[in-house]
Amino acid sequence: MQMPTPMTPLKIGTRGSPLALAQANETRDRLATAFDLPGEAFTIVVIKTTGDRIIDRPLKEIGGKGLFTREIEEALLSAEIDIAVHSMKDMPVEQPHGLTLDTYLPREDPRDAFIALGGGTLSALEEGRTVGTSSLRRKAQLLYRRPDLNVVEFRGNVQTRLRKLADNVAHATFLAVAGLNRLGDDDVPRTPIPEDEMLPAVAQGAIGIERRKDDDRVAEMLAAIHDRDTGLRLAAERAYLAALDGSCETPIAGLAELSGDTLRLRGEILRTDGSECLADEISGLIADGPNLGQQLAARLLSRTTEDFFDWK
Ligand SMILES: NCc1[nH]cc(CCC(=O)O)c1CC(=O)O
Repeated sequence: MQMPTPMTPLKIGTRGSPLALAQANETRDRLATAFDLPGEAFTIVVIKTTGDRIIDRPLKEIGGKGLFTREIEEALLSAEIDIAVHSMKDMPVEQPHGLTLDTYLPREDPRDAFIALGGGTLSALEEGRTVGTSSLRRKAQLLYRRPDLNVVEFRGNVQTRLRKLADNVAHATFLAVAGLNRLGDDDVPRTPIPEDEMLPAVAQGAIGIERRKDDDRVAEMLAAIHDRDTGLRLAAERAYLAALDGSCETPIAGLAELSGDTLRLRGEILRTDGSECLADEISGLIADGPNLGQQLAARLLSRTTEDFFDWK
């Protein structure tokens, strides 16, 4: 295998947000350790995506799949970069022709966290409070369980959100525990929410690495840092998502867990306004993960009425 050297560094593409950079650095460090390479054997290339450029409008208005990935995938295809590091939660289930996404780093805590300046928990949140989120899934889950809450649109990074809380725009907000952990934001007051109270997004907490399909050198390198368990869990979760034809911005939740040789997959689909939630789970052999994902999706879909996915 031909190793990257300080003369021909491996180019790692990423978005420029603090979380994206932390994920790219983790990938570089794992590769450097696996192959005993110096830091100079890698270059981190920051790429601005449409989603980064448009910051003043709700995500659902801009719409479209690949909002945070298109420009990065173009850079991969044109060989400006050699690998791209992504939050798997934001990745469409299919990749453009010529690219493949089958390397995963060990998954972080997949749960959502309740964030309020004074601490506290979601279940103890007083009636009628205002909470901020830009995620359709979290909004639907909140309104389903707590119709008394007032949900307002909340975008931006961790610091922006904390400032909004300080300015009393909302009493609480929600962020993935994984992101906070990876950022090392230990002083952000957060309480993890149990999965049965708020089931996470498919692939939440997992980092995936995309590459050109025909790049054998990179394929071999990535194989050394792939986490098998994360791959097996995501295979089930993403098959479930694919069968539901969803993306990050639809009210779909799903989480696979492994125990012995068994995989347990929980799933939930909701009406956008939180008026209905269909939930189910399935267990089976780990190797049948993708099949279990399809079965769970089919079961949930069979319970929907025609207007279930309509916007309200
Ligand atoms: N959609 C934005 C996004 N994509 C990945 C993460 C967090 C980390 C992860 O799930 O890996 C976040 C922010 C959040 O939901 O708090």
